Amino acid sequence: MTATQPGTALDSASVAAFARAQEVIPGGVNSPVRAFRSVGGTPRFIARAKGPYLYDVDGNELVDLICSWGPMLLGHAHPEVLDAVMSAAQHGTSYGAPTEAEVDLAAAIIDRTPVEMVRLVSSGTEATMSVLRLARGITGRDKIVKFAGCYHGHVDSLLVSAGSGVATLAIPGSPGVTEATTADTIVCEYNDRAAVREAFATYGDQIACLITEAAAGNMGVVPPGVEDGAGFNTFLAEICREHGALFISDEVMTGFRVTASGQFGLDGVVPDLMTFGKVMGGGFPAAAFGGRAELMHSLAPVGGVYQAGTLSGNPVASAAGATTLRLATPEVYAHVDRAAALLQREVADALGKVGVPHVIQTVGNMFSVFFVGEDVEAVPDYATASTQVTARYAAFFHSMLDAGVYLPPSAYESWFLSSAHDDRALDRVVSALPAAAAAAAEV
Ligand SMILES: Cc1ncc(COP(=O)(O)O)c(C=O)c1O
Ligand SMILES: N[C@H](C=O)CCC(=O)O
Repeated sequence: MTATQPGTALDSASVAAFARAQEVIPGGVNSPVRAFRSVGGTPRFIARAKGPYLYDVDGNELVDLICSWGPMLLGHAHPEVLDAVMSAAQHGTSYGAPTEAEVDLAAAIIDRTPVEMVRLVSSGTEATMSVLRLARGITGRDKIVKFAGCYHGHVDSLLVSAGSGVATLAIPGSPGVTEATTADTIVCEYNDRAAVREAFATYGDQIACLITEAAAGNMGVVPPGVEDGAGFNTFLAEICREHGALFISDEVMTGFRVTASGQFGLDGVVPDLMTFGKVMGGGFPAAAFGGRAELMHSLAPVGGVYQAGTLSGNPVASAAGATTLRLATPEVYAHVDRAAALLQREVADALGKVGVPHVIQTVGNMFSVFFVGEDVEAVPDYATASTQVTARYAAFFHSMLDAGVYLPPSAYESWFLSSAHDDRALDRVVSALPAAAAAAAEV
């Protein structure tokens, strides 16, 4: 089937695929954010992808501004990543025994971040779930602190007031998560230092750890704020240290994306423990958690905190991840940063011309557009992010999709770009903006 562009149509193939999917997969999707529930309509089923483009099963070419929710920093089907994957797969796809490939990936992560050791796992959820167990095992304490609107995967104790799909679908709390599981979770508003001080003043000697997104990206993009010259992450690291709790920075989304060393590359705050995922898997299921060797040695088989995985450190995923990190040069980040800055300017211009109130926030090359009220100048937390007029985002989203641009189907997610987003792809996005802004203005 030949690719059509610009201007795409939702034809029979995606509709038929979605109908079939809904018969065998709940909601027709394997992750709720893919389902278009908050923007309405039928999700496009994707047949293939190359560079900055997705091609749906109807043959439409779509400029991809999700990049698989972050991982595809180099664009889709990068030839060198594909070569590494093919060559690894030819030697077998999983052994359940140690490989040099996983050591290469672990070393590449350690080279770029402040961690001394990592354990590889298969998803960001596994990484955050495991790191909580490790923190509790090390400190002998039960309570954890997290922030409203931050998402750390679907770990039971972290689903409270979570961002991403939980925010998108306005799910207050998931059935199946017991009260006992969440009884030890303390939730504060992001960037609210007074709330964090109060949590530690009340429960300080019971708090095992505080986990935060290194910069929030799952309630839309909300950077850690600066007060009196001190960044929010610096404040969090200090208060954890004062109370003997471990500071965990979740860099699953920001890691190796916003800079070569993630948010750490922007603010230099050294956490006790970190989690990684997305870019480090090069589009395959791979993630990691890490920290100082002295802490990581509490994990089995050295220490007593048990953690395991049949496919952990999978050789194909490790090859894809290590190759992606090797190819993520300063030029790659410079290109993605430039493209992100250009799109932010163009979006602001298009919305400004038709008088649609909005706030655009960015961390490195991640950004998102909040359709908030005129009186809102910045979005520091989830309470403010929740004031978005999501119907306006839906109108904007569908107009862009009709013009062949695939944005996140949720007002609570970041937009992502890659080094493959060239002038042709960016021009397509820019030329779609006036109509999308006009559609938003009509809501
Ligand atoms: C910051 C953050 N942590 C953890 C996760 C969980 O990762 P995964 O979806 O791979 O389980 C995600 C994304 O889903 C994320 O954005
Ligand atoms: N915001 C989520 C991760 O970062 C989106 C991915 C998903 O849950 O499918």
